[in-house]
Amino acid sequence: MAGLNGGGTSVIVRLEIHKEQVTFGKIATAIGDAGGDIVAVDVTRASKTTTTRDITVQVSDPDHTEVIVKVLKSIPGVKLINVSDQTFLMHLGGKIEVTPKIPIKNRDDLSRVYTPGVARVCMAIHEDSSKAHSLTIKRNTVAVVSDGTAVLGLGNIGPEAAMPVMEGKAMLFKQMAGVDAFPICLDTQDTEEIIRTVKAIAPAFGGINLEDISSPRCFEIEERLINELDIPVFHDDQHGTAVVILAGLLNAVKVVGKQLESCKVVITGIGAAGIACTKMLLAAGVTNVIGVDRHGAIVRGESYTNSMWDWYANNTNPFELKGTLSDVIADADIFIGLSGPGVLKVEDVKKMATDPIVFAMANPTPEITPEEAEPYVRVMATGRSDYPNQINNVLCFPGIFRGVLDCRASRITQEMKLAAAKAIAAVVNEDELSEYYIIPSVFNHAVVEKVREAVMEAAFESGVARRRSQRETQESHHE
Ligand SMILES: NC(=O)C1=CN([C@@H]2O[C@H](COP(=O)(O)OP(=O)(O)OC[C@H]3O[C@@H](n4cnc5c(N)ncnc54)[C@H](O)[C@@H]3O)[C@@H](O)[C@H]2O)C=CC1
Ligand SMILES: CC(=O)C(=O)O
Ligand SMILES: [Mg+2]
Repeated sequence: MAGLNGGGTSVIVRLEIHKEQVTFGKIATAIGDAGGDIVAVDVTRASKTTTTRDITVQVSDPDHTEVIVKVLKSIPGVKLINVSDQTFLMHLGGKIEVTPKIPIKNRDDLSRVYTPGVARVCMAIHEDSSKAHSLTIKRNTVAVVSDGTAVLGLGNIGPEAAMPVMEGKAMLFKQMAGVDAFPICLDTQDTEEIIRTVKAIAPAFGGINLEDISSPRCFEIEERLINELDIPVFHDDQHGTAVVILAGLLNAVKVVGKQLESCKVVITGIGAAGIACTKMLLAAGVTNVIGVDRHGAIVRGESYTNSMWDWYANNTNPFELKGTLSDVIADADIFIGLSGPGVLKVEDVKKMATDPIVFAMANPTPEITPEEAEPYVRVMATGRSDYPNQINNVLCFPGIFRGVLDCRASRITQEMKLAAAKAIAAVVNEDELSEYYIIPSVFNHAVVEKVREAVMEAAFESGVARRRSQRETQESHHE
């Protein structure tokens, strides 16, 4: 299993070396003494007094890189120009681009894709705006909108810093489900301005994926947009996460031989994901859910500044447990972490009921590491790609949006989310189920197709679908 920093990797350090002050041999020795393994050296520039070299060094983790950088900076005659590891290199210039579907080879093509030919298409849409679905990118595009306020578990890091996550989601949308997604990071944290802006850009899109917008603002933003737009709006940290958690739990309880409805569930982090996950569990018939945030368990009778917590207090914690996570976790069958690093202690896990299920989902660092928890838990899951049982909303959002785009759903109902959860869980056969395999791999191609089918079926039953399927839409694209 990889460590928390993600296994061995290589970094490229670009150094300007003053020939009269230091030799390359001395630098190589310093890197070696710091535990780095030089695997390649390129001279990228040379002058009479200096050479610039890119040195590729095998390191064990990002902390190890820091050690080597410190050593290099301390050598007289060495100027550190840049450090890039494989992760940073994959981000150079961004991760996605726009590619035309048809080439413009001559003036004839030009006059069709652009003016004057395009004008007829514009007027067709002007006369019947529903034609935007068949004659523009709208039918296959999703806006991934963030304000950068709750990026992974990193907090309010701003719109520019949120972009790599949103670009990553756009890649996943395309690779997993063929959906063209655009990362849109807004330089405002004002609820009304976000709503106004998303509504203003909506004409180009068939769906809106809200992402990493902190609670409680995310609830009003989503609700208003759902009601004011005629395309599906889905805050993935709420519902995508809840769908995948439910899928994982449906299978985890089979492994431990318990009934989900009768389990005691403790959730930490009663924000966007924690509240949606709770609602999903209540909809699935679970009654004993206890939510814990920074101040302790949320309980009836307390007054909260967060209006969602008033709702939470009145709809959860039936035995009115008070106190810290350590106080309320005794005899819990299931722990779900949607808060931050290191919140759950080994001592807390030891207090849980027999065969505990622990989903420590905070990214990038979970509430407890599998290494710490595993001796005491029966089923362990995290949100990360480098451990078994990855409970991550990437198992949901590509398929759910593929489904709603294909049946042109106006919204995503609770029935559609439940159907998606059951579809994900069902990808793992009964005879494949085990402690280490409660949820299909993100790379299992069956997931998107199964979720798409289930979501479309539920969309028709919920009365929100406006097309039988994308294929039929394609066949009748002049409608
Ligand atoms: N694995 C997955 O697919 C997903 C994981 N997450 C993770 O869940 C976490 C929360 O995300 P959101 O709900 O979007 O953020 P949010 O900002 O809406 O909510 C976070 C909540 O956790 C609480 N919290 C933070 N530290 C805490 C602590 N030490 N003890 C108790 N409560 C604490 C905050 O007060 C807040 O109420 C993040 O770490 C995120 O990476 C979120 C979505 C999907
Ligand atoms: C996975 C995800 O959406 C998050 O951690 O915020
Ligand atoms: Mg997120």
